[in-house]
Amino acid sequence: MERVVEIKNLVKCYEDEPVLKHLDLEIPKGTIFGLIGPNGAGKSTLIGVLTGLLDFEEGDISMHGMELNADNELEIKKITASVLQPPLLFEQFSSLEFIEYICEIYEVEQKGLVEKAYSLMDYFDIKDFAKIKVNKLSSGSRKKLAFVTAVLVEPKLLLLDEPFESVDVISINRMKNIIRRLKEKGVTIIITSHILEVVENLCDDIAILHDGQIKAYLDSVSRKELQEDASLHEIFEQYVQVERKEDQVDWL
Ligand SMILES: Nc1ncnc2c1ncn2[C@@H]1O[C@H](COP(=O)(O)OP(=O)(O)OP(=O)(O)O)[C@@H](O)[C@H]1O
Repeated sequence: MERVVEIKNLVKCYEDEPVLKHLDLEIPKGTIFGLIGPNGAGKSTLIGVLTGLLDFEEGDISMHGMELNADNELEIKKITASVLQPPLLFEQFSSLEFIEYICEIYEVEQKGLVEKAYSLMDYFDIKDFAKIKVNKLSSGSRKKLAFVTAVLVEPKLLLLDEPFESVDVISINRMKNIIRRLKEKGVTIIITSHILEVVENLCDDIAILHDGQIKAYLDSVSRKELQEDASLHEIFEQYVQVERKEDQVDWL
């Protein structure tokens, strides 16, 4: 199967402290891939490295068949979109100006763009904020604006770091709907989330990141086998070796 992302031996440090520790990961093209792990595992760091916003110390990363390096970075960025946590927005722009600006950078076809933008903003109930400055938006609306923009640039790879955080249940369902439609069009989507029910029901393959390494890779076959006996919650707890700490709060 064709891989859209191939990571070998990735080491990423903050101030000499390794956060991603010789991480290996391959993500198949055209799938919805879920990256889960406890707080501080390194999920956002990995997404940051794949966006090209964070550098790394060691390892090889190939995206869309190109090595992620200074020569290919621009070409890779042109076909990769992201929603970061927190979303990266331009605060002084209105929502529509932000969309138009990002689409211009990605060289999106101008014809029909505003109509598409309004239709997606309407779908996510943020149309009324089209002319409102980004810095006035609630955290859920900011997330939805970032998502709408990422969809409009028509990427081949969509990186979504906690896309559902702060978003209401109606819009989460609509985001899931759009993500499934993008997959049908051949887009690969990488999602980090702490909402295991959503990951379980939306993603094809799931990887568990803990302590800077991929502890488990669950593809459709292994998921079927493992999940006959255990829920994703139980599998997660097993791989991240959750300590029982209930005794500590017995005083309460
Ligand atoms: N800019 C930074 N400087 C120093 N350390 C950082 C920086 N960003 C993240 N870290 C540390 O790197 C580790 C991984 O953080 P990261 O945000 O990637 O984890 P995460 O899995 O996304 O966590 P969460 O689920 O809480 O969002 C944490 O220990 C964090 O404190």
